[in-house]
Formats: sequence, C-alpha cells, structure tokens
Amino acid sequence: MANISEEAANRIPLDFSSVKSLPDSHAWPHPGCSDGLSGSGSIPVVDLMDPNAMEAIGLACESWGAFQLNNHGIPLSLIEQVEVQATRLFTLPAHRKFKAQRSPGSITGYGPALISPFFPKSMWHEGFTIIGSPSDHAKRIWPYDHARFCEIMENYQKQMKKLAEEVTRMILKLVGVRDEEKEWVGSSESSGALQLNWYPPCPEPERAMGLAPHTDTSLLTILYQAQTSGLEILKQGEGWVPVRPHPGALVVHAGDLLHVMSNARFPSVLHRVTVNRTRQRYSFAYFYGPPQHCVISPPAFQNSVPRFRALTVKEYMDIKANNPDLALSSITIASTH
Ligand SMILES: C=C1C[C@]23C[C@H]1CC[C@H]2[C@@]12CCC[C@@](C)(C(=O)O1)[C@H]2[C@@H]3C(=O)O
Ligand SMILES: O=C(O)CCC(=O)C(=O)O
Ligand SMILES: [Fe+2]
Repeated sequence: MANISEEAANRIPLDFSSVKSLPDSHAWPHPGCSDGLSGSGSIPVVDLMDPNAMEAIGLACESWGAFQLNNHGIPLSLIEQVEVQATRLFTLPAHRKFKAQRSPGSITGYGPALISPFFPKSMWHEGFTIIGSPSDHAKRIWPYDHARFCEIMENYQKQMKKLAEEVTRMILKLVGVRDEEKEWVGSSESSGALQLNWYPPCPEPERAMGLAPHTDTSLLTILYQAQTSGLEILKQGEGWVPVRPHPGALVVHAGDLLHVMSNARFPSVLHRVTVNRTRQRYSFAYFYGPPQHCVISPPAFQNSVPRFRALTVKEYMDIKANNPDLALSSITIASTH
C-alpha cells in the first residue's frame, strides 16, 4: 500500500448532506469483495459475570480476535447520552463541524479516519477523536454550549477505562504477562482514546467504503455499535464475517499491541465497515493500552521463540502511523532456521 498522503491532504472534504450521487473520489473498485469470500458463523458472545468469562475470552481471542460482551456494567442510559451528543455533533452543518477539524500532525478533533491517507479513495465516514477532555474542539463548535458534550464524553471514557482494565487484566493473565509488566493497568498512566464514528446513508453503498480494512493499534478496543449493521471482521480461511449489533452488547477487538504481547497467540483482527442506502450508522470505539513509554515484548517463556522484537509503545505507534500495513511484519524477528 503506497503512502499517498500528499494527494490525500489536498482532498476536499465532502458535505454528505448535499450529495445525491456517489462522487468518483468515494467510488471504490471492489469494496465488498477484497478476497472473494464471504464468511459464515459469528463471533462468540461472552458474559462478563460468568465465572468462566476469562477462559471464554481466551478462546474468542485465539480463534476470532473479537467477541461480543454482555453484562459489562456500562449503563445503557450513558450510551444513549453519548448517542444524543454524537447525533448533535454530526448533524451540524458542515461548516460548523470543520471548525473542530483535526490539526495536521495531531490526533484529536473532527475529520476523516487517521488511516485515510493510505487509501486511494475516500471513506463514507466522519469521525471525532477524543483523548481526555474534548473541550478545546467542542468550544470551537459550541462556544457557549459545550459543557454537556464534554461532561458526557469524559464520563463515558471513565466508565470505559474501568471496563477495559477488567478485560485487560484477564487477557494479560492468560498471556502470562508478569505482574511488574502490567503495573500500568488501572493506573492514570494507561492510554485511552475515544473515537465517535458516523456513516451517513449512501446513494451507492455497493461502491462505497465506510471504514477501510484495518487493525486497531492499541491493546484492545471496546466498541458500541448502534442498531445498524455494517461492521465485518476477517476470519482466516473464511472471509468477511458480519458482526451484527446485539442490543446492549459491546464488541471487543484485539489490537496490535496485544498481538505482540501475546506472541501472536491473540492476533489483532482485521475489520472494516460497509455502508447502507437508507440508514445512517453511529459507532463509538474506545481504545485502551499501555502508556507510550512502556516497553512491550512477547512473554519470555523458556521454550517459546519470540516472534517480535521488544520496543516502546511510542515506537510502535510511530511505525504504524507511517506504514499501517507493514508495521507488524517490520518488527518480526527473522527465523534463523
Ligand atoms: C489511539 C488511536 C487509535 C487510532 C489512532 C488513535 C486515535 C484514533 C484511532 C483511529 C480510529 C478509527 C480507526 C483508526 C485505524 C484510525 O484511523 O484512527 C484508529 C487508530 C488505530 O487504532 O490505529
Ligand atoms: O464503526 C465500526 O463498527 C468500527 C469502527 C472502527 O473500526 C474503529 O473506530 O476503529
Ligand atoms: Fe477499528
């Protein structure tokens, strides 16, 4: 995949509310069938309150890299509040949203997905990325009326962080990470980010792409998808499998840092989003992982050969930001046999 970021930087953002047909900039050659296969089956469902939840999570991560989580303790009322605020944001006129545009080189704010520059066509999607308080960007959109938006987004991140810690503890126990290497879990050091995603209705969904295939960089992602389907994960040997929204459930994805820390026992999952002719779609993704300065590496077992070199989270993030497709293979240790 070529980095076509210079050309991409000059792309004119599309005002989705005014388009009646699919512009060439958003028409993908074969969006729905990149491997010609369509998978069956569906990702496992895990009940967090079940005494066997940890084992179920391990099996799901080994074979699917994703699972639906029930009984997670996040109140539906909070999720609904996030939905209200996301709707309030994304239904604003384009010129209002552009006030909160992400500045070059930074992560937070409104705009296309950060991976967009690596694809030749634009995605049928808008996003808003938050780390901690979104007040800087929210104030630009709503100078006198940003407090409620900020309060809800901060509260959601707080609750998501607690849940992510609980799931991370189980996963790192399964992986066999030593206690001193997981001191960051539950500390204020850990990194979290919230991505609000909006996929408007699309006049030609067969030729458009909501979010192009990617793996998430962090350790794990906890995703809420509102009623509309569209998310698909790639299952090895099977193809693209839809992840249908279960009312009240959250989807958990294994990310690249978990891939490395588990020595590929829990591989990060490739996923994408398709779009719909009549229905818009919202999703909220919370990314959780170790702080930037942490050194990550496969666990040191006597008889297992590490497949990745040790590196800091920051170093991995930089490698991934420059070349998402080759990031994992570029830190693979060459086999000497
Ligand atoms: C902490 C993160 C995780 C990021 C980067 C940064 C904030 C925004 C995240 C996303 C959100 C949308 C998909 C993705 C692939 C993208 O383009 O931006 C994600 C990316 C990653 O997982 O790599
Ligand atoms: O919208 C979705 O269901 C997936 C979003 C996603 O993959 C992401 O934000 O990283
Ligand atoms: Fe993702």
